Amino acid sequence: MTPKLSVPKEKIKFVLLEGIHPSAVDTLAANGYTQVMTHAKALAGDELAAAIADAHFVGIRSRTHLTEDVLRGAGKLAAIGAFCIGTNQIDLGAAMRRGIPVFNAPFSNTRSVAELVLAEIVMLMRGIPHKNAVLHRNGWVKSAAGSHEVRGKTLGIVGYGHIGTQIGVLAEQLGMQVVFHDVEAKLPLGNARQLSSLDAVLQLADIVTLHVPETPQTMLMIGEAQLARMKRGSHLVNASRGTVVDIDALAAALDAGQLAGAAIDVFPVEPQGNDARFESPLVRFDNVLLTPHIGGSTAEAQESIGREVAVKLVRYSDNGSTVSAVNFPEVALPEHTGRSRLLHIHRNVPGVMARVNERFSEAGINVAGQYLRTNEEVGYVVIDVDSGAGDVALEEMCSVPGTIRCRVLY
Ligand SMILES: NC(=O)C1=CN([C@@H]2O[C@H](COP(=O)(O)OP(=O)(O)OC[C@H]3O[C@@H](n4cnc5c(N)ncnc54)[C@H](O)[C@@H]3O)[C@@H](O)[C@H]2O)C=CC1
Ligand SMILES: O=C(O)CCC(=O)C(=O)O
Repeated sequence: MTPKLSVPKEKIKFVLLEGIHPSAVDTLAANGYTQVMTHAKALAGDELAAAIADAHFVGIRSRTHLTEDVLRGAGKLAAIGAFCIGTNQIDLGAAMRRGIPVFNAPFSNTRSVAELVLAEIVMLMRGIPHKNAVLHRNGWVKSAAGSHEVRGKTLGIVGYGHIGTQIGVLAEQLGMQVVFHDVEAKLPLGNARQLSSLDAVLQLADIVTLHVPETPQTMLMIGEAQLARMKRGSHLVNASRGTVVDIDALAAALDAGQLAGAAIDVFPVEPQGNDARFESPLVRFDNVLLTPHIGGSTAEAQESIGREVAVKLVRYSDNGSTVSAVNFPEVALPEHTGRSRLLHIHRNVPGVMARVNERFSEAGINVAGQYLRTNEEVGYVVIDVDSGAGDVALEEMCSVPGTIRCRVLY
């Protein structure tokens, strides 16, 4: 049966996992959404399925995996909020085909990641992780060996997007030369230079920092061969996704002295919460700065992300707007005061819109406004009708073959 999601506001259930900032709950409450369940940790398996079984909106960060199977069990789900930048933890295609838009916060934690990486660059170039570890064991290593100013050194940025460009600008303020690799042609900021290949960046840089999304193309993009191409004694920073680096190859490169150090914030497998145990082949290296995926974890970023993504969910729920959805046709909408608004998500096959309009015409429903956007697989149409006609129009619209999901906003 086609799910209809015409639920009174006070019954709409939000489930927020992974300790999403309270600014999200406050924003939802300020907009009349008070059914908000919060969990401090990521959930998986049966716990996740039970938590979201009757949720209309789910909010996660990077560690909750919303696979096709998980989505299948959440039949009432209208939209997903990724309270972070990365959306690789969500099966975006499966969500789209089920009529579920996904919203994220594409730049609220950008600066936090950039600041951390900049600090790590300085720490690595001075050999601080190793010195710090020795002193914690009552040792003393006052030495300039292997310790360098960053001024005049070359920083290689892989993935010159929001975070990569911010780091490039900040690094130049410290006197670094910036080179980068990106699959797209990018406007270089300051004196940065785009090189012709990943290898060219690896060969030239004193320190390489990774800022690509997790995709099939970036999976293990830094492995044994790439590490071997880096300058002997150079450093690697990874605050992108754990799957981008072959962690065993990195451990081997550190053992061999090919790399002088690394700063790693993200791991192929990360603990579900703060009470779980962290395991990694990197824990034995004093010269590796390990952080628990906190690149974006600052008070400023989390507060801002909480508000930003909650506002997007509220806007979709109240008004139907899908502006900035990462997996869905984007429709920007005016207010619908005095009208009922129907939201119809359908498979993008010929004839669906013709049938919707036919049904409305046969039922004598006057259409006051219609907004349609499609992508290759789904169509999203928003139709405003006279306020008395909402329920009849919903019945007509939901029974059109090809309908994935429909809803009325009164
Ligand atoms: N450690 C943490 O807490 C955080 C980690 N992240 C991670 O950082 C990633 C990057 O974030 P943004 O800079 O905001 O993303 P962005 O989308 O602005 O930039 C990514 C860049 O990578 C490029 N790219 C994609 N595939 C590539 C490939 N195969 N080779 C080279 N370049 C490629 C893109 O063209 C783009 O310019 C996110 O996807 C997320 O996984 C983001 C925020 C916090
Ligand atoms: O804060 C988080 O949980 C994840 C941050 C992150 O990796 C992202 O924004 O993509």
